[in-house]
Amino acid sequence: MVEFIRFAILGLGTGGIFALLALGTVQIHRGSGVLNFAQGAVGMVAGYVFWDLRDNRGVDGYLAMGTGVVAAAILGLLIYLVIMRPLRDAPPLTKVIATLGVMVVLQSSALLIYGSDTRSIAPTIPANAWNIGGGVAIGVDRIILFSTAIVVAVALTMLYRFTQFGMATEASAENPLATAALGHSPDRLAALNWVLGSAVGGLAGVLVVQITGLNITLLVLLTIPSLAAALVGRLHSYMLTVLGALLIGVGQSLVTRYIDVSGLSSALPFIVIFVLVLLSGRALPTRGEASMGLPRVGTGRVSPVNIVLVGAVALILVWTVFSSNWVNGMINTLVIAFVALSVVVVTGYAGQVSLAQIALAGLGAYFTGRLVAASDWPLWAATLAGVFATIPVGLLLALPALRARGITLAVITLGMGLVLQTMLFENSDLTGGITGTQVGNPVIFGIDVNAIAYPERYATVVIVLLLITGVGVANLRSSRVGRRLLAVRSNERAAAALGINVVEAKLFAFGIGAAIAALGGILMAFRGPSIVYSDFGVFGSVNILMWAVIGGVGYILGAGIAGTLAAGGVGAYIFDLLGDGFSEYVPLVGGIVILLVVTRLPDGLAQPNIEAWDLVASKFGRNRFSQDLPDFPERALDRQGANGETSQSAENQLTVVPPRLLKVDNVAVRFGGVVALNNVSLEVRPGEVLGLIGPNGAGKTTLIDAITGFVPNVTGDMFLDGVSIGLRAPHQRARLGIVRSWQSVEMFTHMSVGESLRLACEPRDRRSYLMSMLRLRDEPFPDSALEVAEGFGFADKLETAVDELSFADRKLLGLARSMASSPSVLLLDEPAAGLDGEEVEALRHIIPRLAKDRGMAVLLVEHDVNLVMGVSDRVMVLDFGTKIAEGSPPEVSADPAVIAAYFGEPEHLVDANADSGSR
Ligand SMILES: Nc1ncnc2c1ncn2[C@@H]1O[C@H](COP(=O)(O)OP(=O)(O)OP(=O)(O)O)[C@@H](O)[C@H]1O
Repeated sequence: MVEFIRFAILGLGTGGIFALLALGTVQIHRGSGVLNFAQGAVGMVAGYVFWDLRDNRGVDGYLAMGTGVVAAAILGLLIYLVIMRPLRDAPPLTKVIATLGVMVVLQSSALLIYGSDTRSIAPTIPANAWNIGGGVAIGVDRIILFSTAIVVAVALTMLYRFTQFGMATEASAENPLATAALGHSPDRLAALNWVLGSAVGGLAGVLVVQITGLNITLLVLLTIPSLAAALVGRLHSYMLTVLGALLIGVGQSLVTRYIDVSGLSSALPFIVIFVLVLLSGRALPTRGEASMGLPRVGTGRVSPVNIVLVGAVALILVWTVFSSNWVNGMINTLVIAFVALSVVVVTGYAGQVSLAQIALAGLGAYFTGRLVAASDWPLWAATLAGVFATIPVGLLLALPALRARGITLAVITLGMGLVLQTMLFENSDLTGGITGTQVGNPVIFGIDVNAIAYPERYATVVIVLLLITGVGVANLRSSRVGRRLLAVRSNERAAAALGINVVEAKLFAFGIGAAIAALGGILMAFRGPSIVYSDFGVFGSVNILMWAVIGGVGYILGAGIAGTLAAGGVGAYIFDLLGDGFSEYVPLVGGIVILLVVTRLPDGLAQPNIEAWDLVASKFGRNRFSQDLPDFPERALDRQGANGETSQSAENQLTVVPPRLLKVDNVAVRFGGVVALNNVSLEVRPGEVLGLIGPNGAGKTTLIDAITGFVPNVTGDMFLDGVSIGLRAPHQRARLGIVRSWQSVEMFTHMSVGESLRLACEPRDRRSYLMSMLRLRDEPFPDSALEVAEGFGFADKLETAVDELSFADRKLLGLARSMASSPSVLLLDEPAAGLDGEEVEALRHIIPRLAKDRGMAVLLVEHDVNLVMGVSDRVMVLDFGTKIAEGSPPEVSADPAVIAAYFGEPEHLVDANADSGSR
């Protein structure tokens, strides 16, 4: 028992360190929305300032500690002013990458100045043991750490609850514009929070170095468990953060003492977070939840000529131009490019930030290495087994991605990388003991390709495999599955509403990403006769994500650029040409470059290169993109045309949908105390338009959300042709033929108009996942996409990026998208909002035709009463979630309850009545 208490108390000290770092992280996040991965590095700087002042310049210990804290605060201010302020409106991924860049710059600068050795230093704070009775003694330094964390947490809680500054920060996080209008500068508030948060991190730094000594990597790595603690506090609550940190600290200490599993203590926080996220996360984001926002992606269309050209140049360089040293640099570049390709799939295409790709690479290397070294498997078989064995782990990693997104996922994957590092790669019992994993010389088709004796042979193997994989990834991008991934990355809700199974798409991306990373890892590992597991540590994953972002995380070429930047890669060799030893500066330069790139070229370096290449290619009359789009502008229906005189060709093509009856039976939805829907029942029949009107907040959108499966806790039931759909997921309901549009503009960014429409009506088959990396044939542009493109006047805009469309066009594209799949039941949520008179007129023509000519059952939610009364067969009215009227447009218009709740004065209805009467 004494032992137990002693270790638990020891853990409180460690927990105190995590807590202090985490408190600063939470504060910065609350004040500026940024999750600072550089918090440990800032603490490290404070620790070094303290040590340098005290031990090298004779400054008093406590004064030196104070100065360390001030230095951290100033550093925080600089980070904010120079890097984070310009990135204020950047997507969260960019901010994450920027703080990782800061971490790398601080870490590599410190390593260049002080080296990597641990320096133990005499403590300034009292370090004597204090006997608390029962034979238990605890270090006073631990008590100081623990109590400092509590005091800081209480102080921060009070600061945010009771001071002008704290309340203004909270308000600013909710609504920066309103806060600015009240005279508080959101900019100044964010800067102050960075100063304070960094000072708290600095405090952690000056205290912790007195216990652990000065070790740069160790101090930087403290960020990881502290981020886990911050997640326990949901990046908001100081007290929960401290509690989380203390539990993690105590848990780690006890695990170290009582459970003899190597690395388990460092893995503990992430196992806990992993489980927490699985239990508490949400499968789909809620209404209005911001999406991650990611850099641009390429089209995935690569010309075979270019592939042959790149391969030929690489082989000529390797076999005739490069010395073996440079060939080695080339190999290093290419293997990292390989792993970076997996980042392109997972982060670039699917939008899931994974900081564990190098760890997965290491896992592939581990499996294959052990099979070769311990079981004498032939290399090809071991490689296949290694790749396939890594896929389930990639899928495991995808589990949190199914419930969490954005920065939470970044932290979890980083933690998973750490788990693999500490529990597997650093555990010599598992990696082959003292001798490690001896894989000997790789032999392929009877040819010895070992990279030491025959670097050009090994390079050839890597070039061939990389080209094949690169083409596969490009095919994936331009395939049906690629479009699904892009849809999921930019808007999970809208993707699910089109019948895309978001879970399946994410699992696929992580699975394929794991396979590619594993193959890359195997190629990394077999460069030498013995596997170097230190290549697969967490910093490797951080670096590779950074390099991929610098290169362009949405582009195949971006992966190539990433490889060039890698330590030991061609970039380092070019650097060495500048002078001996210059390559040492590569990590530092890489960190600085990432900061420049994220602030100036957020889509990475690949994109301007591709544009330049296209320009050159077009000068020679070559169009890189072979279009598989239809050639039909002359048949296009322009907007005026939609107003009545439809072109004959478009009329003739209208596809009639299978008729289905939607029945909603006593549906109720509550949000806390708000009753958004109160036992509403309705029927929408094939071939009719049911208008749904009601004041703001009446529950109209909630009804559409409930029918399409986007709100939890719905009571009552819904039936499609008599079959209950109440328990089905949103994508399943969409596949049954219930499709919705959105009140707001919910686009799939970085797609063209043609791709968006094509995506909407493609089959959601699973077989496509298997075939996605093989381009067997170009699929023709689907007829139903063609039909809506013509109907909405997008025929000549199919190549236009959706991001370049006007607001009205985006809104219309959203409508076109929902119609493209020819749903049996179409739920339109305020389609006319934001459209001009002419466009509304077009809708007045299109909506009844969907019902009458195509047989859809249409539910139309709209505030434009004239439109509703003009196109609806029946109208239903909601007020405070309750149905107050239902009937023909004239009946509803004359209903006194409706007039009282919604219309106000009856004269507002003169037009509507006239309109509906004339139909
Ligand atoms: N996710 C949510 N959490 C809490 N309350 C919600 C949520 N979604 C909707 N509500 C509440 O439910 C009620 C119905 O909202 P809903 O958006 O469905 O109304 P609406 O009729 O579509 O309004 P509008 O015409 O303004 O779009 C409102 O009081 C709204 O504040």
